[in-house]
Amino acid sequence: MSDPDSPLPTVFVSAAALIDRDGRVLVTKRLPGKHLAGTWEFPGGKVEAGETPEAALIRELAEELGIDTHESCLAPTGFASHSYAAFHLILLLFACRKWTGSAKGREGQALKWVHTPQLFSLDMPPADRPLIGVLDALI
Ligand SMILES: Nc1nc2c([nH]c(=O)n2[C@@H]2O[C@H](COP(=O)(O)OP(=O)(O)OP(=O)(O)O)[C@@H](O)[C@H]2O)c(=O)[nH]1
Repeated sequence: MSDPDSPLPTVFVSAAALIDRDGRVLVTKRLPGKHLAGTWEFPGGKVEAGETPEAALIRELAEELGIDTHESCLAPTGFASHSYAAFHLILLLFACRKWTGSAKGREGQALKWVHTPQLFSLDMPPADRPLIGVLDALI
């Protein structure tokens, strides 16, 4: 239970469902030592002060995967709202079918492309679970 006198901070995270020509989605494995290490997530990260969610996502995709995309290629797809022990997460998911470059784990993280039904059996962060059905219906 959270303490009503010290509410959890809200953290905004933008993430991408990168969709390839075969309708597969990219998931990346969280590195050891991080919150939820070992789970498969959608690439992305925290929206910093003064940043739009789209700008944050474009920055994170370049940093983490070495790919470039544009705001016009990011389609808002859904969001998740989930309390972890230390913060409340608002996860903004964008679908993206157009980018340049070839995705690589620039921070050493594993990557894999999966068809959406496979997402249901992957170990993903709890916040992501409601978004899997949304993606499955979209693709
Ligand atoms: N990128 C991403 N983060 C997610 C997903 N689901 C989910 O719960 N998260 C959580 O949202 C936060 C993402 O922030 P981040 O990727 O910038 O976090 P991080 O732990 O690398 O932190 P740091 O960049 O401050 O070192 C993490 O706590 C992560 O566990 C997801 O699908 N994608």
